[in-house]
Amino acid sequence: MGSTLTAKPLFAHGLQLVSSGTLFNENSNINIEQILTLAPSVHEQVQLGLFMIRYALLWVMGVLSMAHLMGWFDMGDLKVPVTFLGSFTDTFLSSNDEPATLSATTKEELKELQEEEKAEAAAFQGFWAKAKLAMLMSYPAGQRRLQILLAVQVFFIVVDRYLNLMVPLQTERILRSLTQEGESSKLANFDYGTVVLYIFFSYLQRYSSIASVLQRLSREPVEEHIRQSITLRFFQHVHNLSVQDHLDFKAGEVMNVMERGARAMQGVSNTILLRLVPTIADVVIAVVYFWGWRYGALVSVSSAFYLMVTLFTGRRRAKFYRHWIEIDHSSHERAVDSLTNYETVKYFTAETYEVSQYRKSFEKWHGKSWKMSMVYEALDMIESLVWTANSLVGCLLCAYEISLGQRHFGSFMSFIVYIKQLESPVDMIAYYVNDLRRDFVSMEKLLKILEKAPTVKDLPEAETLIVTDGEIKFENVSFQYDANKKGLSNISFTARKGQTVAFVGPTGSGKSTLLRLAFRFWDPSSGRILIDGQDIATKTQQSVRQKIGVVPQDAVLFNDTILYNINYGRVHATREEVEAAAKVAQIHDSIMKFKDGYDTIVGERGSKLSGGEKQRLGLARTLLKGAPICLMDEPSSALDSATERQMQQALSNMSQGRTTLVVAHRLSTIMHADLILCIKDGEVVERGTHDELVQKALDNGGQGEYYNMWKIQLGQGDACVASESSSAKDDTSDSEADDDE
Ligand SMILES: Nc1ncnc2c1ncn2[C@@H]1O[C@H](COP(=O)(O)OP(=O)(O)OP(=O)(O)O)[C@@H](O)[C@H]1O
Repeated sequence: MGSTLTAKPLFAHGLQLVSSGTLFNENSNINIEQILTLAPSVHEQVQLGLFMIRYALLWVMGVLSMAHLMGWFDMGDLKVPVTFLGSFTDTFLSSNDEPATLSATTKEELKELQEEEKAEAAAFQGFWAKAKLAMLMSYPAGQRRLQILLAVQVFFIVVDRYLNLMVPLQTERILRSLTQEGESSKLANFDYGTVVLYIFFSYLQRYSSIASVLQRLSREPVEEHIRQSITLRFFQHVHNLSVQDHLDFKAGEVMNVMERGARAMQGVSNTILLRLVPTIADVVIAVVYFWGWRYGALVSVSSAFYLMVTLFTGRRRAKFYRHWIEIDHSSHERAVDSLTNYETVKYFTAETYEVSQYRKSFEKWHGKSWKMSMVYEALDMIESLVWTANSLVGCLLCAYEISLGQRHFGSFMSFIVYIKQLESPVDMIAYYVNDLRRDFVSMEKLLKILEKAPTVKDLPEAETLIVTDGEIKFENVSFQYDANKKGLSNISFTARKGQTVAFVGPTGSGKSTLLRLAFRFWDPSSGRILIDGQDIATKTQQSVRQKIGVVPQDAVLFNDTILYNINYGRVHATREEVEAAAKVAQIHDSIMKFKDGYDTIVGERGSKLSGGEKQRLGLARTLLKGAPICLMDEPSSALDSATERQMQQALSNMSQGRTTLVVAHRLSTIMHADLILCIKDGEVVERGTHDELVQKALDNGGQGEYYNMWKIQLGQGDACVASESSSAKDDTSDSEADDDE
């Protein structure tokens, strides 16, 4: 039958159908007999001419776009303007030549961008190791149900390959059946089963077929598991890192790495298992089973070429996209910055200015966005051009072989159906390989943090700290945050059971650092910190921290209810215990005045509460913890005298029966401490009780660090607070200070 064919009509119709897109439409009604008998009409010849012109023009445009994107038109300083891509690519692609006027932030962003690009370029290094790791981390070990679902997915992947093979073959079978020898207007034995099977297979291939739905349903829990298990592992790891590690992170970085990393890990295993492997299998099937070496080679070579082109354009696309996102972000940040600084805006009545600035950033964004669409369109055009050329060559080859009588014409249909089927996965592979590159970069960032060991580590043989009396002893403790900065040197003191030791001194002298060392946020570079005779560096961090309550300078609260925030001190505490702690912290009455009482939401970091309320809430939280040792970094913010008195009462309630180390900003609050250490430049310059230090200075002609601070604070009006609290306990010290004035 094939020997009766002539190449010419089929060739013309093939081109026509290719050009109109009908050829690639599975459901189109192509009348093969008609194709075989008709000679090309004038109309068809005109169409063919138009088709040739259209594709010739497309090629020229494609080559021009490609040339521009690759920078072939760059001739030193002379840039040949290329119509629609001109200013956009000039702005972005020459971003390496940093103009001197770039701001520090922009330079930093550019540096980050370059580093990111380098990381992306190296993303495929160690491909197998990374892929294996992603697979291993994604495997639902020990979870039978998920393992079964994974097996179901593999089964569906095999079924998909079978369907991809059967649909084109079935098309060919129908054609063979339709064109069998028989009466001219009737077919002797037409096999209707072939049509039913074709429709059935086609149905199974559909997105909403039962097979596809089952496949997706089985995939969902596995994907969820991958994301959740990786996120949880990362979350736990980050919480186990030390304070220094947290300080080293940039704001928002951890969340970003966690979210993207978990998605990337899932993406890698999905891409490899569900996309890459199946599509390669499809190509291999085409080579081995379908048409022999000539078509196999054609499919392989054209797929590989197409892949290369889309990978190249994909990289460019990603680069443009990143730049565009940056502009988008800066516009977004501008808006957020403006809205969150609403108070400052109002102070300077700058509402109109803010709107105009935002409008400008918007206009910039719109301009870039449009140019970006142009670049995307150009890249899409290049891709579709390459694929169309591939299909054209394939169709011509197939038609030629049919014309020579080497093939049944039905194979023309099976060829185009298979090519059509392959187009989408091969197209997607290019995207997925690009995604894979990005995913590997995100995955690496996640792994880098996961590999990070905490700065402060527990010794392998570390034991639990057992507190009996709560005595704290610093023995020649020295510490530096970094080599270039003077830190603490040779600090020694003892806070016996129930005593209060206070640290005073100029800002930045290292007072808070002492508390951080006692809490094991850092370990001393030399010397020891002992609690009840046990070196805390040899005990587990958790056990040390469980025995110590901390009242920080600025109590940071969760954006939840007051109840939740106090309860955080001991999550299993009862409501009565929470209220009791609030009473001791002198905050209960204030809470009861709120409309929602304990159920009042405190806002972001406690923004809906006043400074004094926040501090006392933080105190209540620590009181509830009930630790035998207390570290207080006393609030430095100015409070009115009533709140100040409440706060002092709360603090003294807090230290009752507890060994307390307190950093004092107001000397009036620590006048009755058992020991006061005056710290200057990381060293203890004076020590003693308030009376001893004042007396020593008076004996010394009024010279003394503590005495000087005391005098200054009295002059600033703390005298009232000081004398009030002092007179309650010690008339002598009060009169001394007064005398001095
Ligand atoms: N994480 C850190 N990394 C590096 N240096 C730090 C770090 N934390 C604090 N420092 C530095 O250590 C020094 C002592 O800080 P510290 O907070 O102990 O001072 P302070 O006496 O409590 O000050 P203030 O009274 O203002 O709270 C300061 O110079 C500070 O800049």
